[in-house]
This record gives sequence, C-alpha cells and structure tokens, in this order.
Amino acid sequence: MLELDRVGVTLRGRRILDGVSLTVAAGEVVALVGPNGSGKTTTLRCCYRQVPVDGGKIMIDGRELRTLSRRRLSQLLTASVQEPESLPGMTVRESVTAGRVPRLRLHQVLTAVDQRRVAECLTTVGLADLAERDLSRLSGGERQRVSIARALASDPRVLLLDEPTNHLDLRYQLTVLELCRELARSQGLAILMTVHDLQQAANYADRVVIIDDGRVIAEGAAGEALRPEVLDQVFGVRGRLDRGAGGSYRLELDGLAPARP
Ligand SMILES: Nc1ncnc2c1ncn2[C@@H]1O[C@H](COP(=O)(O)OP(=O)(O)OP(=O)(O)O)[C@@H](O)[C@H]1O
Repeated sequence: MLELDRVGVTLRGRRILDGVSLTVAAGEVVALVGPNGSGKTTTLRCCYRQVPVDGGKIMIDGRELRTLSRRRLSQLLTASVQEPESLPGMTVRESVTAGRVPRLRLHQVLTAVDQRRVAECLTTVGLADLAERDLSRLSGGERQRVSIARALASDPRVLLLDEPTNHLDLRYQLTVLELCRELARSQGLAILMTVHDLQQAANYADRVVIIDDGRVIAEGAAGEALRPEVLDQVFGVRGRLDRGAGGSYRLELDGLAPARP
C-alpha cells in the first residue's frame, strides 16, 4: 500500500535521508523507531510531499506519489500532526469535519453520512462529549486525539502518525495503539507511525523499521530487529527485549552503553 524505495532527501545542503526503503501493507501497522534527529518525521513528511525527495520513489496504492493529484493524495493518505490547524473559535467537531473535506465533491455540503462518520470518529477517540468545545480550550492529549479523529474522517487507505502517544496519559496511549491495530485489521488501513517507546512499538506494531542517521539499520519483527547490538549501536543503551509468558514484550534496560571513541 505504501512503499518507499531508496528515498533520499537533502535539506539545506545536508543529507537527511539516504536510501530509505520500507513498505507498509494494507492491514499492517509499522513502527518507525530511531534516535532524535534520525529522520523519522522527515520520512513521514516525504510521503505527503512536505519535503522534496531527490532520489528513489514513493508508491501509494500502486501509483507513484509524484503523479497523484493533491485531491487523490488526500483521499488515499492522511497524516495526524500534533497541532491540527485551527481557526479562532473552532470547535472539536468542526476541526474533525474539516478532515472529511477530501471525501466531498466541489461545493458539496455535508450529507448525513458525512456527519455520521464525523460523529463515529469522535466516539472512536473518546471525544464525543467534547464535540462542541472550543479547540483552544483542550489539553495537549485531547488535541492529539482530535488530530487522530480528523485524520480518520477522510477514510484514508494509509495513515501516518507522528508520535501518536505524545501528550497522552497511559490509558489513552494504549487506547490509541489498540485503536491503530484494530483499524488496520478491520479496515485494512496501512499505518506507519513514529514511536519513541520501543516496548510499545514491539507490542503494537506488526514490524519495526529502525532508522539511524537517515538510513534503515534493521527491520522486521520486533524480537529480531531490536537486538541488544542494535539497542547499543543505535540507541546507545544496554538492554534487551524479553518476551513474557503472556507473549508481550518487555524492554529490560541495564543503563547507558559505554561511550564509543
Ligand atoms: N527543514 C529542515 N531544514 C534542515 N534540516 C532539517 C529540516 N527539518 C529537519 N531537519 C534535520 O533533519 C534531521 C532529521 O529530522 P527529523 O525531524 O526527521 O528527525 P526525527 O527522527 O523525527 O527526530 P525526533 O525523534 O527528535 O522527532 C535532523 O537533524 C533535523 O535537524
């Protein structure tokens, strides 16, 4: 559904991505993990043409990204950004409704189906009770959930989430991650998300892709990709990912890896 093939990006003369390749199939959740500044957000931004690519290609639903019209791209792929655009006085419902626009025809008003879909998205992220609240009066976590509901409202095939658990309390972190898995399974959505918490990435993604300094270092099932050597070399920590009796992963951290010369 989403395929990056040896993608390169240079910004202000600096090589930021250097031959990044990854795929996300329909129905799959892939976590993109890596240290600060490794190129995770830039990878997502390439997929919605926010940064120019100077090498390789990006395919979405079998078509090359650069050949897609802006409207077709917004129907196929949405990104949940941490601070959704808002106008003064805009309510939660209005913001999520704006996410529905790619599905409307020119000058078409919202139909009952659209309004129902917006209401469903609000319920999905637990915001139905706050639907008429002014966006400016929300907490960071509530705003994060608005952003996810807004991305879902266009019924995309590919969903990009940049640190979707940021600002969320523990309960909503797990709610959002479970929701991602459920959306992938039930609606065949292809989800690519950046995550800092490696244990959550291991437990909620089908695969992890590890990026460091603009290059993919390893990818695959969490237990294979997040090996102790990778934790050491990429993240600078000593530790391992253990699998508990119930099958879920636990990240055991022993401390910082010795500094390399
Ligand atoms: N517009 C820009 N111009 C120049 N350099 C940029 C630009 N945007 C990002 N960079 C640089 O590209 C590198 C990768 O940034 P990116 O935001 O993709 O990293 P990240 O892995 O998402 O980091 P974090 O975990 O801190 O969010 C960083 O060194 C950053 O400073």
